[in-house]
Amino acid sequence: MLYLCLRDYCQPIKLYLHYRSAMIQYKLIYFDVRGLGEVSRQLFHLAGCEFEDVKIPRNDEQAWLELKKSTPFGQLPILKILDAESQNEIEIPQSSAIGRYLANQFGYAGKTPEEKAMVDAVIDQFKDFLVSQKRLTLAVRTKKSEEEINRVKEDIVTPAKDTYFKILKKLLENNSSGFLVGNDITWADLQISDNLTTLDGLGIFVPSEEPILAKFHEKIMNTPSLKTYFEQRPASLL
Ligand SMILES: N[C@@H](CCC(=O)N[C@@H](CS)C(=O)NCC(=O)O)C(=O)O
Repeated sequence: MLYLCLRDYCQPIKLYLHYRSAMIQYKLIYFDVRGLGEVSRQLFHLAGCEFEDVKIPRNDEQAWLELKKSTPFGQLPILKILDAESQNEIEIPQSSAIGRYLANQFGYAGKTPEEKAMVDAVIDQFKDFLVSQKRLTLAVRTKKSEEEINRVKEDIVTPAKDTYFKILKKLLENNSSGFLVGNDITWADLQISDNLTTLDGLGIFVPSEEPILAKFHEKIMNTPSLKTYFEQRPASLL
């Protein structure tokens, strides 16, 4: 009886949800690099949700300065969410707020409050590491001498990396699923895997020296709903 009732209600609910999701239009605006916009792009692909992927050319300073004036916090990424029915539009700034919002919408934020807290903790750990990584990417981007780049690596990035990698390896060793938190992929896996791609390019993550992290990275890069996206996206060091 209960089944019959649920069955009668499920179809209209499904149709309504489908109709509502078609009414919601997403636009992600970031620069033409992976950087702080990439996890959100991956979340859309993982969920199979359409979105407009607006990429501002990094070298078009004029275009950016023009846009900057109208952004909520003066930086990118931002996510615009338009309800086509009511014409109501909201804008979310800050990469982690966007990632967390999309992960919650699509079911990749962790299954329980405790998992969600651990997923957030991994994201915070990544953000802590990013402070030191930024000094290296700045040195690379501003074409500092090889000597200067190596000094930044040795003095700042390597000690931070040692702590960060130790934490990640411990999480992976204690979780038989192969993911960082829980039994399924979360946006923390996407964020860390993407960061490993960057660190590989910068010579900080050497897969042959870090088998646990290399296996994890490989697993995420082979996620069926993301594989084609990874193969087709433009190459970008950062
Ligand atoms: N905490 C912010 C940082 C955003 C940020 O640093 N954005 C940079 C690009 S990665 C930016 O907009 N730079 C241009 C500017 O500041 O004018 C976030 O996570 O979204």
